[in-house]
Amino acid sequence: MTVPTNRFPDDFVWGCATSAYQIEGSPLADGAGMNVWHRFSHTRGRVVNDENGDIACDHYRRYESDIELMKQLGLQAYRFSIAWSRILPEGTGRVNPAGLGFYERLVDRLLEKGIQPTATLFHWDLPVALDDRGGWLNRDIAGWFADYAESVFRRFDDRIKLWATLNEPWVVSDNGYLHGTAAPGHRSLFEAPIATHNLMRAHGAAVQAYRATGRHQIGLVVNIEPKYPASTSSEDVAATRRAEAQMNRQFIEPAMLGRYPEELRDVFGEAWPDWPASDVEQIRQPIDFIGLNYYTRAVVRNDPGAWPLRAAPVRQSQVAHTEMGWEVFPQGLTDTLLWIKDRYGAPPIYVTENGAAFADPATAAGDVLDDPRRVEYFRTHIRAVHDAMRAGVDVRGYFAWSMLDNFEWALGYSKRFGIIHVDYATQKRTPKASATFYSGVIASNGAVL
Ligand SMILES: N#[N+]C[C@@H]1[C@@H](O)[C@H](O)[C@@H](O)[C@@H]2O[C@H]12
Repeated sequence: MTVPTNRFPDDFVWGCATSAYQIEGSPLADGAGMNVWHRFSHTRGRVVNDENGDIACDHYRRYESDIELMKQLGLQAYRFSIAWSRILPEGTGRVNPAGLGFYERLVDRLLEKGIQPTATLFHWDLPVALDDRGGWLNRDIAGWFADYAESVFRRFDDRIKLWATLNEPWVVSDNGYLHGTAAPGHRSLFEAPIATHNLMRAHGAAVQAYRATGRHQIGLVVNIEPKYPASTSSEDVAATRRAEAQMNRQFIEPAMLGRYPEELRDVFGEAWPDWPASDVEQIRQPIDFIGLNYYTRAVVRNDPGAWPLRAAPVRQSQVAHTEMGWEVFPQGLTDTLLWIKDRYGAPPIYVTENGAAFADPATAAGDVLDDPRRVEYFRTHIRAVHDAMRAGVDVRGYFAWSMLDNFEWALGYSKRFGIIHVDYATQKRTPKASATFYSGVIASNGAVL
């Protein structure tokens, strides 16, 4: 009997992912400007238990020991984000040397330990100074973002070889401007499309800036949640297309094809402008890869009362779900990787985030009971990546979300995604069983699956 080999290509990259505001702490240290998530989380009622990122995982001060843990895990790469307001406290203009200095120390330490640094320029933590000037609603932000990008490209492109402009712009537009559940906390049908468009214009401007000075690779990280109709009824199928366009194609489509999905006018109505063709052409800058963040799928039904999509998820009973209430559905990762390949011209893809939240209580003895479902989540989803690769998808790497338990945005510290447990009272790190499992996957290049 031939054992199906799960081995990945020799140059396949295994890593973990985090983001600045979720793990660093010290958000205002050493001259950093305030970011919108600091202001949002310090606004009562916005975050579970009114928690915030003032300390988080204290990574700003503990990065050296955290990198030691990465080394012990055998990580080959580490995906982090750069906090815009550490580099440019006012968002534009004056550069903060101490902010650059922190990332310099982080990058150099990673390289010393043989771990590839891969950086995301924007992971939701917009400088407040720019939010106060309109933020993603101000067309000037494309230039502001390009200037910020240039300042870090110049400093780090000799050591960082994989860049991403934006992380999950859908979350910023949908949660931050449409529904108000994320910073900056707006709830407007008219603002969300403007934020979408300026996010993508900023992406295009940063890619153009990179092409002028950069020597390596730059891409866009999108969250894609494949949508499956709850029935074959025309209403459910139409609702599924609306939901799929609004989450899964609103950002990748202009970036890769130079057009917005036509369903967005059906979703936003008169709130969806006729964007100038020149804008969309500027957004469509050739990129070197797509970063895919995958967690789950959605089964969708028509729901006329669900604003503004007129679509609602249908919970799949009798199957496993994570602490987020997300169905465990590894087939959706294979389907999504094949969908990107077939629809967008087979671009190189990195799975830039994949992981699961489970409770993982610490015992009185100080052990951590890693829910065995997290190991199974990683096992089945990494196999799903391999299935897609066997079907011809050009996947270059996989980054587990997340290296550490961390600040889960509006859910505060109530959800644990880490393969390393963090005791927030003591900042003690404890590798979970899933860390041991993932370390074995890396060491065997997937053969242990
Ligand atoms: N929720 N959830 C977990 C995870 C979030 O913590 C990341 O910051 C996002 O990039 C993406 O939403 C995924």
